[in-house]
Amino acid sequence: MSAEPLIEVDGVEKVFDVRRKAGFLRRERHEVRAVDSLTFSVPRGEMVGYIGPNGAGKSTTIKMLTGILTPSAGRLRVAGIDPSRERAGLAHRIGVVFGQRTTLWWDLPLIDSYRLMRRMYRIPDARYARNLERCVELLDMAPLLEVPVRQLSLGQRMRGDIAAALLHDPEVLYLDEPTIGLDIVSKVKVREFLRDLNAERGTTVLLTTHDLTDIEQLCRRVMVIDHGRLMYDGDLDGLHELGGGERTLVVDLERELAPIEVESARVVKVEGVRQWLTFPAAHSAAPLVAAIAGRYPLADLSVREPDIESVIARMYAGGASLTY
Ligand SMILES: Nc1ncnc2c1ncn2[C@@H]1O[C@H](COP(=O)(O)OP(=O)(O)OP(=O)(O)O)[C@@H](O)[C@H]1O
Repeated sequence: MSAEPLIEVDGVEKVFDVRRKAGFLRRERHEVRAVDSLTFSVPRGEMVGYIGPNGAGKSTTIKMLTGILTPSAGRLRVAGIDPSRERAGLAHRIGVVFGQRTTLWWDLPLIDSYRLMRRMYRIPDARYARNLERCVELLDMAPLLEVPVRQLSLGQRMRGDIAAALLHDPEVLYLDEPTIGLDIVSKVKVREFLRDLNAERGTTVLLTTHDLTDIEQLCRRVMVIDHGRLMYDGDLDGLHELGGGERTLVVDLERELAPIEVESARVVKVEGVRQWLTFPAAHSAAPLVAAIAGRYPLADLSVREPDIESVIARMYAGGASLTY
């Protein structure tokens, strides 16, 4: 993977001027700092998760990266292009999927939307045919092409939207909640497709989602934004540590015994021969297991990771600091 940054965000801010009712006739102006001192870069070929609570600034960031919004301050580049200055030029290099909205023509059969896009983006015939064939095959869309978009299920429509975003071979794909509302089978299909797209074609992906399984299954790197500021940029393991999570060691003893007493872990539950001990997520389980095995009749054990949802919830609540 090359280290060339495809997305560069340097000290970017977005301030909205909002007027609020402050009396019978009076309106008060105030500023909403939706994005604040945001700095990150994404190398070509990376698939990065971009997460944060509601109103954190995720959509505002994506809108600046597509050129829909102009930053109030700072510098943005996508494939070397300043998005708000060369929005039309950039459109040929990026693909965007908004899970909550469709870019497809509601009353037309799916294939007609694709034909219109081929014209809009001036996609050469061979490239269009190749990309369409690939999406139709990998996303199981053959039976859907003649169906009007309004008759498609949410999962079918989402697959249709993903294909639409890829017909012109974009270098970067922004995905905003691509699995929202989908059943588990559709989610698995969409995730598999995105993983292959990234691995085989090297498409750079910025993924915004509230479904943390998307992140766990697709992204090695995750960025967390809150109140417009980057709170974390790193791998998932680091996020677990930052969240101050605990792991759980589940121990089966050969017979029922009093709660195990061992340093650096504490028993939180006992059920028959089974005992649950929690210990800091950042610590290795090996010395703990050795200490228990040396003093107790151990029959079996397993280690459970904290689920990422609780890690993130703890992080949001604690206002963790920025790390790189
Ligand atoms: N056009 C606008 N005018 C005024 N305020 C806005 C505008 N767009 C966004 N905001 C405000 O900026 C902040 C960030 O919003 P944004 O939509 O980027 O958050 P988000 O992380 O995408 O949230 P969600 O997960 O709910 O979609 C919020 O306080 C929002 O109310």
